[in-house]
Amino acid sequence: MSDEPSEPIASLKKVKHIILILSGKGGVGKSSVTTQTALTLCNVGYRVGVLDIDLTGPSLPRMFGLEEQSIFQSTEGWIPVPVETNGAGSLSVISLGFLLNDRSNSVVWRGPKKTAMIKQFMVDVQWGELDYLLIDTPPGTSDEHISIAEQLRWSNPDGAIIVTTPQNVAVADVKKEINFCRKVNFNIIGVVENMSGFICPHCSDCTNIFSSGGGKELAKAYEIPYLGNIPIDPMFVEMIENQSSNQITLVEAYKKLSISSNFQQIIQKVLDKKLEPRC
Ligand SMILES: Nc1ncnc2c1ncn2[C@@H]1O[C@H](COP(=O)(O)OP(=O)(O)OP(=O)(O)O)[C@@H](O)[C@H]1O
Ligand code: SF4
Repeated sequence: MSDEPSEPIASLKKVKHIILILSGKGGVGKSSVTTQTALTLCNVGYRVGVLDIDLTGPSLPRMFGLEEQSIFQSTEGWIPVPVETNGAGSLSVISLGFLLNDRSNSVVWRGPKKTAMIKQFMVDVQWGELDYLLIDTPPGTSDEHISIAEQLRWSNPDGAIIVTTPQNVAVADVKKEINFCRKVNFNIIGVVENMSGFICPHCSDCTNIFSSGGGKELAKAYEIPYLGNIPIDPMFVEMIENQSSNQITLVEAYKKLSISSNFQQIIQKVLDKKLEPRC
């Protein structure tokens, strides 16, 4: 029997928007962009779910300070792990990282096992009512991408945000990602250029340490929207690493960072598109 659904996925029927986060290359900050998208949407009051399908390198439990948490199994299915938001929207996360006994070990799975895991995430997770479901994917176009495209075929996702860095090599890889989206009929919501300059932790000045503008050029060449750029902010890394000692929630801590204003502008461009709700 085929693993592909032949109708919209039932567990997603109360999810208004589904956005995938893609990148052609590893380490360009896809999980950071997913995390910041979630925190920004949450800050505006939206109900956000985050699904991590980066099965060989699940980093979202660490990003959201949930490393010690596990998924709760109810009679209806898996309940996503909640993030404390202190009333600003809501946020919950599903990742293979929550299911591994030895969390420091990465999984080495063949395609069929990855496909089965992604299908289980699609069918078994009880997201409830969400405004946005963000799906963080592995770099490149791998088994996970093909599986999620098959699973979502009848579920009408809004599309993909593509993350790149200013360097040419990352830009070249992103072209493959754009071609993938076109092949599987994912709408491209836009490109985000991450690591675009460096914010000095002393004076908050932004210096261009690599050439910048690659993301914008790429967007122009491929006639896709450019959503904006995010500099490297060492305070972001510090916020992620020290969240257990923070007295405030991650949503509140993020709002204080200077890159959060870059991100608000990016999200505003996504919201301005007025993507048709799925339900
Ligand atoms: N704008 C930024 N400012 C500061 N640090 C950043 C920024 N973007 C990413 N980072 C840091 O760079 C590292 C890699 O980022 P991240 O894990 O998000 O990349 P990725 O593309 O998801 O990686 P992978 O290919 O492993 O999935 C992380 O330590 C993250 O905290
Ligand atoms: S950006 Fe400003 S504070 Fe930072 S290292 Fe340069 S001169 Fe010093």
